[in-house]
Amino acid sequence: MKVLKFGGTSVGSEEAIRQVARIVHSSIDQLVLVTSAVGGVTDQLVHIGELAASGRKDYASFIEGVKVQHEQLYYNLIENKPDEQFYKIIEEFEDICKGVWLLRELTPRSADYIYSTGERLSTLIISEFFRNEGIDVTLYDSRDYIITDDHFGHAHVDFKETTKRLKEVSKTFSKVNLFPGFIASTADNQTTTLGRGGSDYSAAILAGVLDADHFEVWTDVDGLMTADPRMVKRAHFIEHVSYEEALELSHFGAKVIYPPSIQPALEKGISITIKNTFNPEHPGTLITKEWDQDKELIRGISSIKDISLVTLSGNSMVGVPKFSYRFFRALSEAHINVILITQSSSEHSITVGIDTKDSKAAVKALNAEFEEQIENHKIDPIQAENNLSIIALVGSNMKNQVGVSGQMFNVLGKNGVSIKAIAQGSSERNISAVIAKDDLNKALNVLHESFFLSVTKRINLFIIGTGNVGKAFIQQLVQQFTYLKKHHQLNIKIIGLGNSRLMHFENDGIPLSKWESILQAGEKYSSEQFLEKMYNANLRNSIFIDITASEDVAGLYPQILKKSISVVTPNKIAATGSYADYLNLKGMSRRYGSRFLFETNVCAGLPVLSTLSDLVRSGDQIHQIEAVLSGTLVFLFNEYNGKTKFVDVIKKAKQLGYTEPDPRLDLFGSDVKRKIVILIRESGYKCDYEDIQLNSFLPESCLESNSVEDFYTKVEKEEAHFKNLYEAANKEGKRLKVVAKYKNGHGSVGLEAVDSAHPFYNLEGKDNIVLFYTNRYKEQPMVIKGAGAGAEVTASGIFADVLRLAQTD
Ligand SMILES: NC(=O)c1ccc[n+]([C@@H]2O[C@H](COP(=O)([O-])OP(=O)(O)OC[C@H]3O[C@@H](n4cnc5c(N)ncnc54)[C@H](O)[C@@H]3O)[C@@H](O)[C@H]2O)c1
Ligand SMILES: N[C@@H](CCO)C(=O)O
Repeated sequence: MKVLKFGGTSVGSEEAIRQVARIVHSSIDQLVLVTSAVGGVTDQLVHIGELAASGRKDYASFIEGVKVQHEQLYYNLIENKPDEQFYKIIEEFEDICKGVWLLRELTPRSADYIYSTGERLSTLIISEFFRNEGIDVTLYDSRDYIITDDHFGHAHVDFKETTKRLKEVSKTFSKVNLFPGFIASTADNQTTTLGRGGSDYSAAILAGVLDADHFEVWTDVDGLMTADPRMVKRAHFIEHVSYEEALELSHFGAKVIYPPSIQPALEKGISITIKNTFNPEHPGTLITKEWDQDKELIRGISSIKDISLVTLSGNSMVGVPKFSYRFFRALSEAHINVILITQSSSEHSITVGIDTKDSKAAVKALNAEFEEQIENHKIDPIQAENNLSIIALVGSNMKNQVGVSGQMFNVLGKNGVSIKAIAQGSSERNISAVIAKDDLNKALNVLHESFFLSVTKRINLFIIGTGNVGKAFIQQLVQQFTYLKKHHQLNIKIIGLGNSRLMHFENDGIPLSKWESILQAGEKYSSEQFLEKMYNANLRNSIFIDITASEDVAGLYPQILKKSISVVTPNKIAATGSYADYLNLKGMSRRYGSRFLFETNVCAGLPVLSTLSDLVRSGDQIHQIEAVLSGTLVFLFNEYNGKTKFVDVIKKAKQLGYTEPDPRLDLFGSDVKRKIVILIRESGYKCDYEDIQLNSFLPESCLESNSVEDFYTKVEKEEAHFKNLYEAANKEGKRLKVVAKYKNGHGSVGLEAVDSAHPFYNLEGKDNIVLFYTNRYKEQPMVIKGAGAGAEVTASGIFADVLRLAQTD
């Protein structure tokens, strides 16, 4: 035999009740059915009771409303006027309300009688409709079988008497046996109700007492989910949970079942399925005694949106047991439900999490309880901290599993979610954290992605700079988008995009194929607005990418890193600012969980900085660096042969996207200086830009210019100088290279003519090369060589940094 419970929405309309009939029809088992009142009716009954008690005459018109609603339902389903029994229930309802109105008093006893009307009417209509549909149904009045004490409003069941009566009546059960949920009666026939979750409870009593084979809770969702689907788009249904897991999940927000109400079924070990009345083909969630030991660590992530923390603290509490007793007694006497408790082992404070709607009452009750101690400064005045939420990982497999809480707090920390309080029961089935309400959405999503491996991880990019390199980066993202989603479960979205003129934001991601036209129609760019919009979006796994050469944009990094948003950039300005600022940026990223990655600052996409970092972190020591670090300059001296003009080769390098936005930085040697500074710093040595000795190959006249055009004119005038440089080297069979060095603690940059035996001689195109001499690479240096400039390779280096961030938790 199966027990099926249908809630208010499942019997909330004519179509819903027809659907219930179809479900019942299709079952081959003997059924015990428990149904609630028609959706929304119990609330109306409560309202009518209150109106009558306050002496308002119009309570009668609300009774009429309830009557007409049910008459209509009856007529629609049964195509007839309701029978005598129907009107008898209505008459009793009217009589009792009139009594309340006359006395201006609603006793718990009369309230229960009034509230019982909803289930009595719904079951009457359903049973008559079922009969019409050819279903062999018997309607029972639960009040004759479920016997309780006289705690009206929340009556306690007399299981001995209830078992006796139900066992007896079950001997004569038909195929379908319908009981109204929620209602019961005392041994002397006073109507009572079973409190919150009452219909679930009635059904669970029937399932438990009658040893049902299975218990189904029919509702309007497909089952329990891994997280609240309104906040976590990727939340999915849970096929199977243990009782304990279901209780933990339900307690925290997943309001599919009310835990205490299914206790009688749990005690008998009866399996329960949550099913959707409106999608009966869906298998739903099966809840059993056992849990899946070989499945994920986490079964679900639940949350409560509105929480307040109330803390009792003060020096005089330490070692004095009575404080906690008084604290909890005061809360209990004020009828405040405590959701979470933490106490530091210093005993200096006790903190509880409560529903925000209770916070004022809690503060009042506690300040009254501890008035004397507060006045004597032994206890701090009690205040509530509002605008908080609870987030909880739930899963029986977490028990004895090392690293779960580590992973939880690591992911939250990296996303800038500050944790106000933590609680974990010794069952290790639930780890709860209290966080700011504004962070709830981000925290839920980031934990969901971290703990459910099958779930795609979303990465949110905020990019400034859509020039040469920026465009190439977005293009590569477009190309790789599907591959990354399919093979690496990464869903990379651009949320904010800007350049020196315009910007545009879309929290669900800017459509990549149309980004140029969308940005073109965007709003005016301002760095303040850009940051504000990025912070307000408060999205998980946010990465800021600066693809400009702007000092202003580089100046934004400290505040961005402080918000736990990582920064990726090919812009060399921040990493070559003062040494103190550089250290500050690196330290900040350690402190706030965000990272500052600038691999493309040196040799574009070549893995120079990551390799250097691996060497240093693994204990190697860098003694000497020799490198050719400018793609532009390699290209210039490779291309220039004394026939074409030097200035034309510079223009070609710019056109090919090798130069800095301002090519003078390449020609002056400033760009190479910056790169060697970064290499020295990343090797672990203090170095400033001014410390590097620069021997420029430009004639004096080219060092001062008003604009790039002015510079070109001056270079053109000095053509003979460049020709001489070239011919002098060429005559000796040598090639010109601008070499950066770090040797004996000293950095330098200068033009050298290298012969064919030199490792730099054969650098082609825009190649760069770096030689690291280290403790481990003594005789033969470690060599990294390859294209060191160009939009494509730089963009791919930025991409690699983004993936580095995306693939670490
Ligand atoms: N080209 C390469 O081979 C290469 C290699 C490594 C690193 N880089 C670095 O990449 C960065 C970008 O180079 P590019 O060639 O794409 O430059 P670009 O001039 O083509 O584009 C720069 C972009 O930044 C925007 N921008 C400039 N100043 C801004 C400001 N103050 N606020 C907002 N937006 C601003 C511009 O509107 C433009 O969209 C530079 O820092 C460069 O040093 C380039
Ligand atoms: N302008 C730079 C780009 C890489 O930083 C170069 O030519 O090397």
